[in-house]
Amino acid sequence: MTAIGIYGSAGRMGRAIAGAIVDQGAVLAGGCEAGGDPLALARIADVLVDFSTASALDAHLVAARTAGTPLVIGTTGLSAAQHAAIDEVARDVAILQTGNTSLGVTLLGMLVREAAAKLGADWDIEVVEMHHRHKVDAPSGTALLLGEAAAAGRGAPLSELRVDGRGGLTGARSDGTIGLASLRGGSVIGDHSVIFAGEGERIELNHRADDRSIFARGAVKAALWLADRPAGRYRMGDVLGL
Ligand SMILES: NC(=O)C1=CN([C@@H]2O[C@H](COP(=O)(O)OP(=O)(O)OC[C@H]3O[C@@H](n4cnc5c(N)ncnc54)[C@H](OP(=O)(O)O)[C@@H]3O)[C@@H](O)[C@H]2O)C=CC1
Ligand SMILES: O=C(O)C1=N[C@H](C(=O)O)C[C@H](O)C1
Repeated sequence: MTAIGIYGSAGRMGRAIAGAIVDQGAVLAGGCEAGGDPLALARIADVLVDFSTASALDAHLVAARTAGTPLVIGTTGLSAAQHAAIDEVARDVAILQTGNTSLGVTLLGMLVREAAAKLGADWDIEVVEMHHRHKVDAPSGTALLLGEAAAAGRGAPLSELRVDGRGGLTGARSDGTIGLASLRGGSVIGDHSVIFAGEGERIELNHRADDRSIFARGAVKAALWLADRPAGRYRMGDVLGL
């Protein structure tokens, strides 16, 4: 049986993943929190999942590479430098990084890409997300994933098109941009909408998470899939065959 190690094991997602590991016929190799030994966990696990915090990721990448243990990264709020570090470590070990491990969001990303490509640049695109009051990063990893999908449909990187959280005298909307807006409150697990606004009509593609189990199941599925893959950087679409 595959032994899965969890970075961030005592958190909301860490606890949900521990339950999903048992449900999906794997075993828990162990967990690691702040102050723990990431390398010791990496050495005893067949595969690792990271749902901790962005500032912890660098040490987890080093541990995964040193031990040669594949790593699923679900933690969000990553910097450009951290994405570059993931590319670098993925030369030596299998890594899957995604802002959302659910089947629904993985499929939604594909639909958004196709809609953005088909509708053309005269349709304005806005991504809106809402999460619980404890979330520490914005926009959410999922909003970025969906924004990247929309940008890819338009044949450009998101970094060239994104406009974050408008305020004040913004002037009129610039053609071809992709807006990102974040709301925080209460216990919302994760709501995402991608709005395509044209002249006289509007399309909205939505995803609502009712329960963290959708992320936990996806994370374990990704871990089991990744455990014996060769080095490289993978996506949820690879796992789900989408
Ligand atoms: N990709 C996906 O599908 C999903 C991604 N996420 C992302 O997962 C991450 C965790 O979310 P959530 O579980 O809600 O957050 P929590 O704050 O509940 O859990 C994070 C856990 O990581 C711990 N932690 C902090 N520093 C370290 C460290 N150096 N090493 C190991 N563990 C550490 C925290 O401990 P302490 O509390 O003591 O700081 C906490 O127990 C977030 O980035 C979130 O956006 C969430 C849901 C789905
Ligand atoms: O922090 C969360 O809770 C979530 N984070 C992920 C994100 O940033 O998109 C995924 C999910 O929406 C829940």
